[in-house]
Amino acid sequence: MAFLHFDNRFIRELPGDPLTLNQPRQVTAALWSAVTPAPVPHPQLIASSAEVAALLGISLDDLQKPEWVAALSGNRLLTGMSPFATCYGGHQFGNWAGQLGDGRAISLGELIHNDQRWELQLKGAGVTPYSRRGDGKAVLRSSIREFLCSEAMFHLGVPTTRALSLVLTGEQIWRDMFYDGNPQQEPGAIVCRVAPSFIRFGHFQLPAMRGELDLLNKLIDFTIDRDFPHLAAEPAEQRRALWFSEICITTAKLMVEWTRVGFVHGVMNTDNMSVLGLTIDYGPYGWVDNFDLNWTPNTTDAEGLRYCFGRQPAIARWNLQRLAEALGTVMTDHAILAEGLAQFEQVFTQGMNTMLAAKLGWQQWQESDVALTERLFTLLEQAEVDMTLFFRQLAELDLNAPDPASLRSSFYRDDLYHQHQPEFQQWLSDYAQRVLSEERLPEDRAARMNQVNPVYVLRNYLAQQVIDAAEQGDYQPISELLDVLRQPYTEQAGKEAYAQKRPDWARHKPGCSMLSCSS
Ligand SMILES: Nc1ncnc2c1ncn2[C@@H]1O[C@H](COP(=O)(O)OP(=O)(O)OP(=O)(O)O)[C@@H](O)[C@H]1O
Ligand SMILES: [Mg+2]
Repeated sequence: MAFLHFDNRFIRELPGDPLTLNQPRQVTAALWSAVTPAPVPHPQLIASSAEVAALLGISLDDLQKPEWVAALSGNRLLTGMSPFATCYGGHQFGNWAGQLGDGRAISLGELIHNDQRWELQLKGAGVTPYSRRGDGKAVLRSSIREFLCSEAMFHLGVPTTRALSLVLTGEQIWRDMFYDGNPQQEPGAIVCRVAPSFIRFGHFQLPAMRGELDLLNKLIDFTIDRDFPHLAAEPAEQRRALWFSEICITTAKLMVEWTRVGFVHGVMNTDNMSVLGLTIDYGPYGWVDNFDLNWTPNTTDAEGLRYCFGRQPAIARWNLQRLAEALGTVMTDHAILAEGLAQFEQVFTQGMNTMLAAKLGWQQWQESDVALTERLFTLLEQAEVDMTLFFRQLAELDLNAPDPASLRSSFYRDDLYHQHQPEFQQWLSDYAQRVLSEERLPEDRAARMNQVNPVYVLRNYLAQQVIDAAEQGDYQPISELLDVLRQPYTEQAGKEAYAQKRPDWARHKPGCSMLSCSS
């Protein structure tokens, strides 16, 4: 097995919890607690990501060896690993929730490979002082979803935490999937997540709320030093301002990217917001099938729609505001924080325009495009059109004879197709005119559009089919699906089944359109 170089800065440089008592409690004046992952009876590696293993300098052969499988399931520590759970708080559904923390995430350490730092974190490896009433575990269905979506997002080009491995623990755990008093036993599993940093907005919020300002200052300096090393050269008085601006900018870019691919996170609480602008915590997320800005996959949010597709950017901004308030307890020049927030607006608006122009095959965004795209969104929503299929088919539109019939297979309902056909005809004509006004060759347009409009996304029902197979003991479909998702922008021969709109049976099926936080 290759030598592993761990350099565990988080626990070396930041104050830790003096108690070792591993039971749910408030942890104050500390940012982490040393913990030991719970042993599991029969660890079995059922999927892994070759790309992430390569990032870490681990061969796939090594990963399958008993030492690594044991490490990825929490059964043993490899040399240099020093497990810990971190302390953070957060606003959940708009309300301050106090201490949350890594209730079922245990970091193993920070691995250095090719001068890059990668934290390895097990999700579902047992209780920590932050587990509150939970068991610290994760079930197979939610772990498959986390594993696949992390890697799918990466291949789509969306900033995200990664997933190295998916291990079945051999344990059965109780879950009440729909909170309806019908708990069932489900197979337990653990994903090993990988990211340069797992620091969240909530890590700063908690010490700020508690008035632990010394701790907050330490965390800010540490985060800048470790995770934003390019800011080291900046004059000390500007460093924090630039840092906050950067968080606002990367978060704005992330929102543009989620919109581009039709991803709905589902639980954008401040504890699920990465300071690096990565997508983090793949819980009750979902992918938009029929375009609908009001859609949320999360049943817990079905009434309030706080975290629905169209509201994500506004929520990101709201979350940044909460972060600014926390930082404002020690960064007393509040104008600087306001400037950062203003950057969010600017970068988001500009990013959306550029992204939409690219999706629609336009070279430049024009003021008049606002009305044209808004008309499109309304139509897609009213006529229930599949977002992913629509943009791929639009790339093939005959600009000299635009015809809604050429897009027909992206519609879910015949009646709505017929009802909206005249408006689509009009919109497509206006669109064609708009494209032709740029004098760009149609072939070039299609190729460019296809670089930003995926063919394959992790449709909710595709993930559910793989889960159903895995729960029957067949794990091969996980890797098969991941293989297709590795090249999401390229049509792959024989893989048509992965590029279909949601079948009727999946419209209201649990797991396919309705997801709870139970995981
Ligand atoms: N089964 C569980 N046992 C213990 N704590 C849990 C469990 N499920 C969730 N939590 C904790 O509840 C809080 C909110 O949960 P949330 O669903 O956002 O996170 P998560 O899915 O567990 O993990 P993460 O954000 O690390 O991906 C977090 O503090 C989390 O650690
Ligand atoms: Mg979370």
